[in-house]
Amino acid sequence: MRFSPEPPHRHGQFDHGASARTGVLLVNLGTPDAPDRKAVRRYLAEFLSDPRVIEIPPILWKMILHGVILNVRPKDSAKRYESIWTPEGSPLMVWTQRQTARTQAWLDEQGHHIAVRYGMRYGNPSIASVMTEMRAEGIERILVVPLYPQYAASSTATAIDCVGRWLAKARNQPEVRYLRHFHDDPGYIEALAHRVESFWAERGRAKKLVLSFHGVPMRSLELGDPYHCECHKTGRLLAERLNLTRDEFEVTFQSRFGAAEWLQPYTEPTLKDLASKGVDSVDVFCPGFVGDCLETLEEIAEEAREAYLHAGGKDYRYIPALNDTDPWIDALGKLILSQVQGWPTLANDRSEARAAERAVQREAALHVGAID
Ligand SMILES: C=CC1=C(C)c2cc3[nH]c(cc4nc(cc5[nH]c(cc1n2)c(C)c5CCC(=O)O)C(CCC(=O)O)=C4C)c(C)c3C=C
Ligand SMILES: [Fe+2]
Ligand SMILES: [Fe+2]
Repeated sequence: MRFSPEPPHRHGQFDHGASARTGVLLVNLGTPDAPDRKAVRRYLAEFLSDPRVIEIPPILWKMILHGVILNVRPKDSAKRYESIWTPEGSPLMVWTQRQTARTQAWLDEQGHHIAVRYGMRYGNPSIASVMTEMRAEGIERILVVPLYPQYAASSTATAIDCVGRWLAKARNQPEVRYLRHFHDDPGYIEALAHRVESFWAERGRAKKLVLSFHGVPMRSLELGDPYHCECHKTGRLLAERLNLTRDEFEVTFQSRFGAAEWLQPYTEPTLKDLASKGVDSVDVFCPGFVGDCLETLEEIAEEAREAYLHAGGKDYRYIPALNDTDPWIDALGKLILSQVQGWPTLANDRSEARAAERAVQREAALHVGAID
């Protein structure tokens, strides 16, 4: 069938009027189902087959991916995942689930009827499966929130593409909005500052604050991806909020993949350089990751620490990501409310909605047999 089957028709449930429900779909990258070679291979095969992530001629890349990378990388990556896996699962999954539950509770407390769900771009639960479930629950207005503060084609755009592909198959499309980025949102910057300040209040301050963002290929900047500028803007706003002078912080880029040049300066060489110049204590924070994951817990909190200490540094402190801290949940809740404006979500909107629903049902009773 060309279009996906629709949920069973009920008069009034899908009238796109005031009775339709509103939902938020938080989207994250996704993570393997288990920290083993097989699951990591399956995850990497999906991730690295995405043309938004690897922009080289597809036939050439398919040969490299299936001939080399998927034979070598899954084993190494599985070891790295194993070192950060928790009894509840992959940290990226655990934090996304907690953020979803806490955002739901925050919106409920404010009296808004908004269903909060999460989906993953790669792996499970897929964006498509969650969109289908949301429709089946009668959710007809969906705000999509990629959990990436800074817009990048390889993270944000690919998530939106995926929503678009689901929509292209739907007969009765829900109303969809999406949040493009929130790199300079005051609530997000405040949540970051709060995280750094509470760490400093407990542990004191190092000589330098290194703000490490996930990298992307340099070519994407040259081709017009705004990611680089958005990372720098986040860094500047956070530093201003913390009253730091220009020499008290650095913005760096981590997680380089492949041989091409990525955004510079790279995190690990910068840390080694700082150590060799006598900057013997550093605080390292990753503002671009709203939840801790492989790239923060293993690459930054472990690997980069070793490199820094090996190069002569003395005190290396990793500041955890926003995770489910109160100021971040507050910021996320407010971002959601600002984006759903005009959609009925309050209790009195709902009673109006219920009245509208009853009217539709009365109307439906008049033409029973015409549709059902
Ligand atoms: C901040 C958002 C991210 C951007 C932009 C991004 C670009 C990007 N990533 C790769 C390759 C890999 N990234 C991997 C892990 C990973 N990446 C992000 C976020 C962004 N990536 C996160 C949150 C994670 C962690 C996932 C987890 O399970 O915890 C990996 C997988 C691990 C590994 O084998 O190293 C790869 C590969 C590219 C090529 C790219 C831009 C072109
Ligand atoms: Fe990545
Ligand atoms: Fe820039």
